[in-house]
Amino acid sequence: MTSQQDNDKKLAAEMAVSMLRNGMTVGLGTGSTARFALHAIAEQRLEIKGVPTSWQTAELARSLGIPLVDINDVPYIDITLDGADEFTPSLDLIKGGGAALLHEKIVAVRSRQLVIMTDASKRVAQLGKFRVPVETIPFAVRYVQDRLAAMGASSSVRHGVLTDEGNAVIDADFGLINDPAALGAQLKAITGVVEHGIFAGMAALVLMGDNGRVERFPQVSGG
Ligand SMILES: O=C[C@H](O)[C@H](O)[C@H](O)COP(=O)(O)O
Repeated sequence: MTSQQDNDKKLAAEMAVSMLRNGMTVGLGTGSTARFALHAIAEQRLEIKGVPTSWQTAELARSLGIPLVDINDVPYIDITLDGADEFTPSLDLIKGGGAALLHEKIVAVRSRQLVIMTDASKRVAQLGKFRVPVETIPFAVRYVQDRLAAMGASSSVRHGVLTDEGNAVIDADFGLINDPAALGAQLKAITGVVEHGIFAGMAALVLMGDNGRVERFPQVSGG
């Protein structure tokens, strides 16, 4: 990780935080980029209520004095700010490098707007360089790996990692993914799979820091 990369993540996070308004319920993502957003929220003393996507994020929010609310106590989330492991300019994502994919996806589907913050290393023309995290009930790990192999993917279990729900994470290599939504549906249909890290068509906006400036996706012509 270069300091330029960190700087770009911070810039993207600060631009995302500029979209927040007092009174909003805000989904708080997980990972190094989301951390910059939490710090910016605290520094600007924004009066928001946060819905954390992991215990790490909840801990950080508490330590920064950001009030939290239980996802089951709110009817919806106004906006969620989160990172990604890969994104395409058509806004498909792979997430879950930090094993937070399940709670991140639940927070995302509960949100009116999902805003992704990244640096330029996350941008790809087609998803698949980053292996797809597949959150799996521990009892089903061997079966799920066999199903993944039948789908043509090599895979490995992330050792020593359990998700916030006590599940295992299998990282699956499908090579370049032609149809992320279709692959996601296939994965979801495997018994024992709880969730996968493909977020197809869920993001409203990606803010990508790149050498000191922020690029927006979808790109607006003439803007
Ligand atoms: O499970 C982790 C999340 O999906 C993260 O948002 C993702 O891994 C990106 O993290 P970072 O901002 O540290 O690259």
